[in-house]
Amino acid sequence: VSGAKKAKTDKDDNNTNGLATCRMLLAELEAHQDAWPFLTPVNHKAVPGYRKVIKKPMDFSTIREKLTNNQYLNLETFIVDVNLVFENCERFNEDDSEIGRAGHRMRSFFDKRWTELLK
Ligand SMILES: Cn1cc(C(=O)NCCCNC(=O)c2ccc(F)cc2)ccc1=O
Repeated sequence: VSGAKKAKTDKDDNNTNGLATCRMLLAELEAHQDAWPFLTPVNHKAVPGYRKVIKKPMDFSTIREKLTNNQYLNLETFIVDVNLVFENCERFNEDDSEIGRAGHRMRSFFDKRWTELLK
């Protein structure tokens, strides 16, 4: 029957909601040589002021956990969390610092990759 809505299932479109793209992008972020500051949550006991300044901490291992627990609705909600990692980094670190520079390099890598994948 024309117009009958086919139920969307994973087998039809294996990238339903872009989650396969999220998995691919996260794997590339985790493997990047400049990922080291972002692989684990910032230890606020070891980093003075972090807990006060950064209201919504985020890191790649937390994103990995959320992806595994199916907490991302789609690519957009995933990109919001990845960008939060970079926004926190820019807020807390001088641009001209090891971690600040790593954050800028990771952000431009991510921007390039997801725009390539979405084309
Ligand atoms: C994003 N951010 C990170 C830090 C920070 O000090 N982060 C810990 C760095 C130490 N962690 C490592 O060196 C490491 C971790 C995992 C790994 F597989 C290899 C190395 C401080 C401020 C900030 O804004």
